[in-house]
Amino acid sequence: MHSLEFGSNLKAIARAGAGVNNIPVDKCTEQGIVVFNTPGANANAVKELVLTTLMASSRNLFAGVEWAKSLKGEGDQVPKLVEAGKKQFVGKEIKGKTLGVIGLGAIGALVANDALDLDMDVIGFDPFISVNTAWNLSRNVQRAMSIEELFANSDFITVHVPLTADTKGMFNKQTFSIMKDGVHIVNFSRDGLVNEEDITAALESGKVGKYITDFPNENVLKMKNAVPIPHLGASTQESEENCAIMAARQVKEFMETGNIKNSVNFPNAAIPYTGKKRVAAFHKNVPNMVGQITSAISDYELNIADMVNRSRGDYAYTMIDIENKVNGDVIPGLKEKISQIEGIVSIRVI
Ligand SMILES: NC(=O)c1ccc[n+]([C@@H]2O[C@H](COP(=O)([O-])OP(=O)(O)OC[C@H]3O[C@@H](n4cnc5c(N)ncnc54)[C@H](O)[C@@H]3O)[C@@H](O)[C@H]2O)c1
Ligand SMILES: O=C(O)CC[C@@H](O)C(=O)O
Repeated sequence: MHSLEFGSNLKAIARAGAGVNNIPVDKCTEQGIVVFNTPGANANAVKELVLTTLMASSRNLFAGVEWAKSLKGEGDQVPKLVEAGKKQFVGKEIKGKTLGVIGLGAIGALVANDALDLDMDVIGFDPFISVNTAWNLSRNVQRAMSIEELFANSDFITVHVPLTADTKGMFNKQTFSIMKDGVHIVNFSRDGLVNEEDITAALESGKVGKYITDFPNENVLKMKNAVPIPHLGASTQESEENCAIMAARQVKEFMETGNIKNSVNFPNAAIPYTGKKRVAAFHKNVPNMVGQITSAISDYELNIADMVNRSRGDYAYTMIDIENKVNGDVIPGLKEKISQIEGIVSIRVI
């Protein structure tokens, strides 16, 4: 959506998924457009494919299947050729190996917990872990004190962080040099986390044994020992349905009541909706905004029944329920008055 111009009536965008790097979030914030995602709704789907591909590639399954298919036409010789040729695909078991999980959010925590059940040792790194996820994480997941510690000790590394300015290119020449020889890297997060030129060289030299990625492009397809998956991480019926329902519910709730849940740019804020008129204002997070909005409301001799004010970084969101029955005629004037307050980005009266 980065190349789109947004109309002035656009109120919200919902991403039926986790990553929002395809949405110009900062531009939306400046224009008062709420961006939602659906945290966790596709996490199980991704977890299942991470573990599937981790095991399958450790056993050279993808290459083995391709090779087996190439024997088509060999007639009675196929079983013999299979027995003679299978040694080229001898793999490694994951049991007893160390899996490093970078990012212990919705997906990373599920992967970490289930990898323990597959008898792997699991080491995790997430300096911003949420309390909710921490509660869900098995205490047997070892905590790496630095990402370097995780890199140095993992036989397999799987990454589950958003693509941001901080995480872009986190897999590069320098970080590969810390890793064990032959490490397998699993990337179901975003292509930009990995420096392509550096991983091409690391695969070529054998420093990285396998690169499993959900984000193939022309370069990836040319890389030695890359396993390109066609962005299938979240592609299950269950996940698509979960995401769609969650996205639709969040937008509906916001449009009908102003309440916000799971926004990536607005603060979460909710008060029970009683059907009373509600002023919902998105504004700069500066002093006296609430005072000016309430003063505008009292200029219309309207009484306040309930209110909430939440901030997030440079912006804040205020919802105010009005006690009196509000005559529809006053709404345009009230909206105009509030929108003239310096620092107001968007205003609705619902
Ligand atoms: N391949 C797919 O189809 C697919 C599907 C869903 C999500 N994703 C990608 O996976 C990412 C993770 O999804 P999720 O649902 O687990 O998100 P999430 O928000 O639940 O978890 C992300 C975690 O990364 C952590 N984190 C952020 N920066 C970090 C850093 N520098 N080092 C370590 N940890 C860091 C956060 O604290 C958080 O716990 C998404 O942002 C998206 O890009 C891909
Ligand atoms: O839309 C999809 O199929 C994938 C979504 C996924 O990449 C996400 O970030 O949630």
